[in-house]
Amino acid sequence: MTMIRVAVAGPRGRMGALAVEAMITGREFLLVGVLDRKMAERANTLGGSVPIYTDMFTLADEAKPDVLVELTNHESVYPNTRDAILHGIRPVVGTSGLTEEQIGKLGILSRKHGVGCILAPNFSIGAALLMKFASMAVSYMPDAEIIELHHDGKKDYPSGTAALTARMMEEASGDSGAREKGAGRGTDVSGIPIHSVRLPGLLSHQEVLFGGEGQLLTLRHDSFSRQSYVSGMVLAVKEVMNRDCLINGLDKIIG
Ligand SMILES: NC(=O)C1=CN([C@@H]2O[C@H](COP(=O)(O)OP(=O)(O)OC[C@H]3O[C@@H](n4cnc5c(N)ncnc54)[C@H](OP(=O)(O)O)[C@@H]3O)[C@@H](O)[C@H]2O)C=CC1
Ligand SMILES: O=C(O)C1=N[C@H](C(=O)O)C[C@H](O)C1
Repeated sequence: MTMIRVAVAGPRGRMGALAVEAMITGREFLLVGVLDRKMAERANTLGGSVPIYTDMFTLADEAKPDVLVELTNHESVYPNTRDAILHGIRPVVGTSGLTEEQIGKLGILSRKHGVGCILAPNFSIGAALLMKFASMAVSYMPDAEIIELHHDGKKDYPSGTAALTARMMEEASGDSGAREKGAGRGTDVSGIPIHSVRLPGLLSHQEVLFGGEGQLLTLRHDSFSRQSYVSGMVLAVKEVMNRDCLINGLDKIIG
């Protein structure tokens, strides 16, 4: 069996640590390095068993990963993903916060270099299904708003999951005009207001509410544990090896 050579960016983080563990324990994967910008704190992270790099050039040159699992933050994700593609490394991006413009640029770069790239702001199957169901519902009930609720350690808003849900809903309905009523409340993505809650005790939760004459449809997904992300992440790392362009959303690879 040919093993997939994987590197993880952001290995000290909540998600990065989970990715490191999944890539070490997965029989199909070989963790060949991690990308960490703080050398001083690295030794305790991986017990010195996996090489730690502070720049993409050296990582690419020495560790030669096939795939980079990107789990940093909204500021680092674009340069890391772009540089990975430029080095011929296929990114699997779990990090949220990429702008539409950045996603467009990455799509062009990915296609130009024939380097697959999967953006999955949420690796859980339940969230992917929620996005699909929301895209189906919006054609029938166009008045919709999103509430995303997360732990208080989450730095960015709106969540990547909520932003992708809104974009997929707009794509499915082909019209954001009907939703102008929501303007000024929450963060507007594709004409859909997104309300962001950050509180201790929460992990990751999302509701999409559709209002109609005398009725309300609520679609809700809850992640109660970060384990909910592992199988989707593993799937994306395998799947990106078969791709030569950018895929935006786990829902596009689960069939
Ligand atoms: N796709 C999914 O299913 C999920 C996605 N996420 C997303 O993943 C991202 C990470 O979340 P989480 O793990 O909770 O966040 P954390 O803050 O726990 O971890 C982020 C880590 O990235 C590091 N980091 C930042 N910039 C760089 C860089 N340039 N190079 C290397 N490391 C860097 C930070 O270290 P430092 O700043 O100290 O250098 C920190 O250790 C977020 O965008 C979150 O929204 C979260 C959960 C699920
Ligand atoms: O920061 C988090 O925790 C999460 N971030 C992702 C997002 O922004 O959607 C995925 C999940 O919601 C957890």
